[in-house]
Amino acid sequence: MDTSCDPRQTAIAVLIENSRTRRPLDAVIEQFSSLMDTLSRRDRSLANALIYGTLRWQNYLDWLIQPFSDRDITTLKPDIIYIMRMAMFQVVFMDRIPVSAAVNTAVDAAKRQSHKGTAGFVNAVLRKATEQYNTVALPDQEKKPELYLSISASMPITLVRKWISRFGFDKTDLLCRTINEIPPITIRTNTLKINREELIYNFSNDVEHIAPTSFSSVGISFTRPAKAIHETDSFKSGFFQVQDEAAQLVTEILSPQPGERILDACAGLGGKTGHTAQLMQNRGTVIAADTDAAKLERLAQEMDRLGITIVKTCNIDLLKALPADFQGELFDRVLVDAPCSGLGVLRKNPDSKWKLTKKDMARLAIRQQKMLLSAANLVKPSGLLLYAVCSCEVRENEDVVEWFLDQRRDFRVKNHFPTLDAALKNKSVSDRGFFRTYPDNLDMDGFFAVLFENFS
Ligand SMILES: C[S@@+](CC[C@H](N)C(=O)[O-])C[C@H]1O[C@@H](n2cnc3c(N)ncnc32)[C@H](O)[C@@H]1O
Repeated sequence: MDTSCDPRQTAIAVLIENSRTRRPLDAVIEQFSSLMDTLSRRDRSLANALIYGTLRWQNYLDWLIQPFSDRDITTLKPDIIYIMRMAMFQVVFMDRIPVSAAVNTAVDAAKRQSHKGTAGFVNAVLRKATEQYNTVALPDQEKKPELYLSISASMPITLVRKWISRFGFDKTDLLCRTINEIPPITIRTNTLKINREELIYNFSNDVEHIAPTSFSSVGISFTRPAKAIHETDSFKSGFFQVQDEAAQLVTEILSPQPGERILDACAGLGGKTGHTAQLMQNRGTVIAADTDAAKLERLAQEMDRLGITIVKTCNIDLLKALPADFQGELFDRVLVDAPCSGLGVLRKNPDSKWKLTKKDMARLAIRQQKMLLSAANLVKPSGLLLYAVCSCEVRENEDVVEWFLDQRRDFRVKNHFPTLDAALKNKSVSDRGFFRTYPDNLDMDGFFAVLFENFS
């Protein structure tokens, strides 16, 4: 598809590719980064708004389109259904876009993707749907509360069902609606180079709604940056990393100390690695490990940008025999920021809710248990092990913890959070010492973390 310099065509191309792959949305957008970079700032933000909005509101959009189609629209080819959803999203949610522009772009895209007949079908359905969608009633909230929320808040019904039985209708309603809001951008000040006040001052003319985060002492949030943040001087100078407040709090709970030997066992691109080294004042050793060698290469460049010198990368698979240098000295603290469903970060990755299957959840939970067990072997006597996931699902939280405690009787939960603000502790730490955040009550990502102590 020729998408050159057209934000709508670019958005459609991303949505179509996203529907074909199980990779997360941010990876798909990165695949299209050279195309995105050809767009003006305004067009790039339009393309992003279309991609994220269409994926956030997918169920609701389908509900509005379906009455005007004689075919079950979910059986259409993914490229056609995404073309239609995106047109509908523009009409329902973006008042600056004329209906004719939204429909014409969709029909043109359908012509390019498919044959003439399909474009005719898209044209006929969208013309009626965009004119009459206001007449489509939502499911009855009293009689069918699960279906009502699944449509009105655009969530898979299986998730809504699970959350209503766990939290009740009102919290589920609020949670779903918060998840559909566009989150602010949150960054973490690199205190090795600058303090938070100075960094806020650096940004203040180029962003909107800038404020220090409520609970992390080094976080800053803002909206609508004047340019892509990786193009700012502050970014190039290594003054911050982009990181949600909840993720910042996880490293604060680990509380790494200067001079220690720390393992970040699932380091990824190094969000928590950078924070760990920062809290250690760049003194001691951090081993940043991951199965993905390409991520570790980027992590090493990221540490250079931040001026961090104590991080060594190591390409390992926690589920296999570890290399010889892991057999020697054990670690003071080990962080397992395990791969998970990502259901706590749906504000940023709305596609995950549509991609995740029951089988995935079961597979992930087993992997999390095994990774935690393997990491426990690397913790010194009296050392600490932190398990974290960006998901608040019991299957990936309590169930993993209970299983682990049963396997390793020499570990116990350390229910002690000296680094956390008292008000936050009240809202986020359970009696058993489980830390959990939700977007609806704290305006941050959903995260779960437990600190274990090796008392052997
Ligand atoms: C949630 S992400 C980590 C995010 C990172 N800690 C951060 O703060 O930016 C989980 C990471 O675990 C890695 N991973 C998956 N399976 C692994 C395994 N068996 N051993 C080590 N790392 C693994 C993935 O490549 C991924 O980068």
